[in-house]
Amino acid sequence: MTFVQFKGVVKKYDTKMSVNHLNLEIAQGEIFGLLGPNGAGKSTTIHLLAGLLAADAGEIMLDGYSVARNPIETKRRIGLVPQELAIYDMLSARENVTFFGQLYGLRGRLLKERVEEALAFAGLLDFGKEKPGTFSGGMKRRLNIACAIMHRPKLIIMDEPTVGIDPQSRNHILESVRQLNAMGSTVIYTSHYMEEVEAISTKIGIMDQGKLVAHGTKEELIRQAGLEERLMLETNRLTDEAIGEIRGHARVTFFQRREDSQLELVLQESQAYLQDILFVLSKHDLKLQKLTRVEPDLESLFLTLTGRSLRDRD
Ligand SMILES: Nc1ncnc2c1ncn2[C@@H]1O[C@H](COP(=O)(O)OP(=O)(O)OP(=O)(O)O)[C@@H](O)[C@H]1O
Repeated sequence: MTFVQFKGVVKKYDTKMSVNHLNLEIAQGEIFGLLGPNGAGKSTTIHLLAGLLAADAGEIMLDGYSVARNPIETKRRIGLVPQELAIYDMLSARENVTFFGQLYGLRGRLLKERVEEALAFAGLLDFGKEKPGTFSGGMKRRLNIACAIMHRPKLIIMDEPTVGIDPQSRNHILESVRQLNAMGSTVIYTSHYMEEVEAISTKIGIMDQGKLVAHGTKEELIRQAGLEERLMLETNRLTDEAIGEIRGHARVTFFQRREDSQLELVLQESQAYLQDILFVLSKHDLKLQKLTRVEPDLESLFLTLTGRSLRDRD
């Protein structure tokens, strides 16, 4: 079932299109990773969905409601974990979560239960009385998450939740995303870290310059782009004759000399034809020192789709 739908959505700042006729569908129950370099339009997209910005054109639907026409219904369904921390330093961790619960209309015993549940979920139960000013960056972010999820929203949106935090908190946050999803929430997660998106997403959307340039599971995306496994061969040395023979092999569709004694190849049906390459090496008295298979990843996909690296501006 389609849970989130963007139909021809446009958002401009002056003349610049931050979101450029975006069409996107997300099914209920997904962990949807929205991946793209800095400035691709990810934050603008999720701010539009959360109703924090108004679109210049197009329509956004959430759970059958229009974000523009039914803002109360749509906002109730969303827990937004923004990129900038939205917590109050003068309140304790517990008071912060309570405050957000009150904003969502929770009262009395239910409010108390949900506050404790959210603190426990964020691994902050022992720090409930403390003010976030003393917290590490990772703890502050976990508190931010506790505040956003305490009303058990159907849709949780996290904007770059792991930027600049320690590995332990990072793992905690990634594990929280999985748990929240297992408990029934659909999750939209923006990041420019492809490893993270690969690791936790059930579906991935790749954004560039305000547009969705690809959409699917990791495997679908890699297949669509026609990306293939590469072989890295490291030898003790190389000769021009050997290079000529390898490059000229009928099944070698990509060839690059990496360093003096390193070759990168795409070899079709490599199981059957690798022996030909090894034979060329031994014929020229060259020794193979290392052979690595490199699986295609989202980084190579992004490069293929846009001609640029995801990490250009990291
Ligand atoms: N308030 C604003 N005023 C003017 N331009 C803006 C504003 N907010 C965003 N933009 C521009 O819109 C484009 C998309 O920005 P956005 O923040 O959505 O990208 P992003 O993919 O989330 O990147 P980041 O990870 O850096 O936040 C960028 O070129 C940005 O400079």
